[in-house]
Amino acid sequence: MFSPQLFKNQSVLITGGGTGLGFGMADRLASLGATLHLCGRRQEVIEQAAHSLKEKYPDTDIFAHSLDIRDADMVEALVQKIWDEHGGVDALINNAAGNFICPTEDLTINGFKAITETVLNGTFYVTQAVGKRWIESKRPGSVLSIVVTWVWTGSPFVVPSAMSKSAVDTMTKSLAIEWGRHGIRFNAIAPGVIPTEGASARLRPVDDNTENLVKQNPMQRLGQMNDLAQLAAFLLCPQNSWINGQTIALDGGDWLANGAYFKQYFEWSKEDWEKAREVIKAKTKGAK
Ligand SMILES: CCCCCCC/C=C/C(=O)SCCNC(=O)CCNC(=O)[C@H](O)C(C)(C)COP(=O)(O)OP(=O)(O)OC[C@H]1O[C@@H](n2cnc3c(N)ncnc32)[C@H](O)[C@@H]1OP(=O)(O)O
Ligand SMILES: NC(=O)C1=CN([C@@H]2O[C@H](COP(=O)(O)OP(=O)(O)OC[C@H]3O[C@@H](n4cnc5c(N)ncnc54)[C@H](OP(=O)(O)O)[C@@H]3O)[C@@H](O)[C@H]2O)C=CC1
Repeated sequence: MFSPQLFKNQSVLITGGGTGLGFGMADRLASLGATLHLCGRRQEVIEQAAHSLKEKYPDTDIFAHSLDIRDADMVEALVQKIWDEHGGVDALINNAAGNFICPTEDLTINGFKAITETVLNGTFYVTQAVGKRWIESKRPGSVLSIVVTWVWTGSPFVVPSAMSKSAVDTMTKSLAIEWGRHGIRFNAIAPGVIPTEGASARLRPVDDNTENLVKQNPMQRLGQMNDLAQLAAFLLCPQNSWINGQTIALDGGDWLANGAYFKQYFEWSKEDWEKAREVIKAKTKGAK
């Protein structure tokens, strides 16, 4: 579908690029010759991800950076370093996120902030830090944000994520208009379920519900890494410079057919939620 060196001389910053979907997109872009900057909070995870891609694609430059996108000063310092030491980037993928299922009435303020400060604030900090440098240097750029189909449906039990992803969707449309004149494009992909360890542990902690999800999907399957990686490469490649301000659903038509996810959790008792909370926290701790 793509020529093998499509991204040669293109450099891409991927937040949360060390795991799951971020890593899947990194792999695809590296296979097409892109230079990559991967970032995430866990130094060893991000370094291991960069190392494994470097082994697979020895001719490609891949850099790992430890970064908490919730810290605006840290974001500014890292983006400056990438500009000083590597000449900046041509594209940004806003992929990093935090999430967990929880009845909204039981969320603590810290729980709310853990999600919104990552998905909403963090995405803005990185986008602004990169975008203002593109504008200053009159360099074109492309931003791809990973949202989710609940920007259209809303979603029970993940309200801070749903609110924040809608904000990122709105940022995509707004900056597509405001920064288009600088040659900067904004698009987003809204996937449905694509199984990853990070999402499954926090959103489907006790039963992965795969059978039902497959059965209900118009295409009778779940999303796969390659579905996302291919669309990401398509939207980012400079040849598609006329696509701006779009959010594309990538779910086999699931949300059209079925609407919001997580309706099965209406059946849960207090005890079920307590158990889920324990499982999620244990899995999150195990990953740290
Ligand atoms: C089935 C269909 C799905 C399709 C759509 C899927 C869409 C996917 C969206 C996604 O975003 S998936 C990405 C999932 N990946 C991650 O979340 C990775 C990063 N996540 C984390 O690091 C943690 O999970 C975190 C909690 C988000 C942040 O970690 P941090 O170390 O900053 O926070 P903590 O100090 O551990 O906790 C902060 C605060 O949050 C409360 N909390 C944590 N877990 C729960 C829970 N399960 N239930 C209720 N509250 C929780 C925790 O108690 C803290 O609050 P306080 O106790 O201090 O008040
Ligand atoms: N999997 C799915 O079904 C779907 C996922 N999505 C979206 O896809 C994206 C990737 O999710 P997925 O791969 O499933 O899950 P992961 O948990 O694997 O990915 C989340 C990534 O974000 C990083 N991250 C989290 N918080 C921060 C932070 N404060 N600063 C920097 N990096 C951070 C994590 O690394 P670290 O912990 O080391 O910081 C991790 O690499 C998310 O935006 C998610 O909302 C959308 C729809 C469906």
